Amino acid sequence: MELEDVVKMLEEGKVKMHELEGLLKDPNAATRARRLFLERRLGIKLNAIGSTVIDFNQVYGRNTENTIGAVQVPLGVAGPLLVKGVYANGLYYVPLATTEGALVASVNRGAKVITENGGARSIVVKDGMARAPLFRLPTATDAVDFINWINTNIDKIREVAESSSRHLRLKEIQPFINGNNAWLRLVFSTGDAMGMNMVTIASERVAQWIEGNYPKAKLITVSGNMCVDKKPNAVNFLLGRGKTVISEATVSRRYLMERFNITPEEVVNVNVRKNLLGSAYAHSYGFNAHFANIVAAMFIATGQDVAQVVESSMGITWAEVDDNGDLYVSVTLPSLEVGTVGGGTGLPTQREALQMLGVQGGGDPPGSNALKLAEIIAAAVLAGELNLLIAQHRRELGKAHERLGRAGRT
Ligand SMILES: CC(C)(COP(=O)([O-])OP(=O)([O-])OC[C@H]1O[C@@H](n2cnc3c(N)ncnc32)[C@H](O)[C@@H]1OP(=O)([O-])[O-])[C@@H](O)C(=O)NCCC(=O)NCCSC(=O)C[C@@](C)(O)CC(=O)[O-]
Ligand SMILES: NC(=O)C1=CN([C@@H]2O[C@H](COP(=O)(O)OP(=O)(O)OC[C@H]3O[C@@H](n4cnc5c(N)ncnc54)[C@H](OP(=O)(O)O)[C@@H]3O)[C@@H](O)[C@H]2O)C=CC1
Repeated sequence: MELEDVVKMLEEGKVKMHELEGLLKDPNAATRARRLFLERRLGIKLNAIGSTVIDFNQVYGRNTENTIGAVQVPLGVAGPLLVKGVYANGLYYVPLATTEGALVASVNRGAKVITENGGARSIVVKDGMARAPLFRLPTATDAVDFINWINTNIDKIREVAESSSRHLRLKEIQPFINGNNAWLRLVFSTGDAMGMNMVTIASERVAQWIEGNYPKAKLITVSGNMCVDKKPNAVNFLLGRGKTVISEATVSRRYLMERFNITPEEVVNVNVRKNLLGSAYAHSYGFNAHFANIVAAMFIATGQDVAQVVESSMGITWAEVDDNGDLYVSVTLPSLEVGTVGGGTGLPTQREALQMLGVQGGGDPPGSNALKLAEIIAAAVLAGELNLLIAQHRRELGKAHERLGRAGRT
């Protein structure tokens, strides 16, 4: 069938946009046909959207439906950034996809400061992706009995869950009760995958087994919002989700004075009053300056699920003067949800960005690439955070954005 004929069928309402792959047996042709249809319907050209290296055979049934092309985001690089982690060890060039002028420069300057002062020490302190099915019980007493029954059947539940994947392991079940509602926050390790598909599939199997063996419990939903996915929340902040990761560095007093004319005390002062007091006053989940900037830019670059920036960018920046009078600074990200296989990580530009960091695909042993990526992201967040504290004390923010980040000016 010719492209023109298909577009005509779309125009006449004889076929739906999402039926074109079935009709044409070619996702690239289906993408072109939908684009042509929209160009005519809207009276505009979509040449830029149509210009992409993506092969939609790789996308169809995996990443996106009703494809019409792709959106491109400029990619900058910061670094080299010295990371001394458990998995990441060496100098890294950090890919940042953003349209915010001055952001890459900011991380770049922070990377330089950290690297010239011995590097960022990163460590993942907890690792587990959570899904929390919600069950309705007749009464609160029944809900308590239900949790007790779950605890005595954990081995069987583990067996059911782990039968769904070679890489998934059930680590623990965190129960919550409210009235006659019971949540089972199932926490899994998911190898190098971020894990949301894996844990959802496993949780559905577990829920089905539970309903079959404990008739009083009725599943309301496989995702009862105590997971917590794509919403700002206290649960992930305290219990962790994905990777809980810390990155820290020491910057000498002498370096700060000579390079920036700023003391460690002045950096600490901005951090305490802005990131801690200001955030407490605002009741913010981000006791930091701009974790979201770096997390979002690296998520876009490396094919992560961008909606998870919501909880992945929660966290705290800590700074103090150490025993030698130098600056100690750290960032703690309790819920960094990242993977190097699955999701958007296999797309061509995202694969290359992961290759830049030496983490594309499955790690050896499985899980090690995702842990390494988490350590590098945390170190880049540290670079951005340290630099912005320095910049704000030095009153550079407006100036920098005037120079590097304004539209419509020549
Ligand atoms: C912009 C700078 C870095 C200039 O800082 P500077 O010290 O004037 O720059 P410089 O020309 O002297 O260069 C110093 C280093 O900065 C880097 N650098 C400098 N220029 C570039 C560039 N064009 N491209 C790449 N890297 C650059 C580079 O590392 C360079 O070292 P070198 O490599 O030359 O030895 C500084 O003023 C700065 O960091 N300002 C802060 C800007 C910033 O962080 N913006 C993004 C976050 S703002 C936001 O979105 C969130 C916010 C603020 O609302 C959150 C909140 O706090 O509420
Ligand atoms: N379903 C949902 O509710 C939600 C889904 N998502 C989406 O989920 C997707 C991510 O899901 P996710 O589960 O991470 O990935 P995928 O489902 O895309 O892929 C993971 C699969 O890769 C296989 N695999 C091969 N090598 C490895 C390895 N080294 N480590 C781990 N797994 C490996 C695993 O199969 P095996 O173990 O059998 O080898 C696993 O089933 C994203 O597209 C995201 O947008 C996001 C939020 C909610």
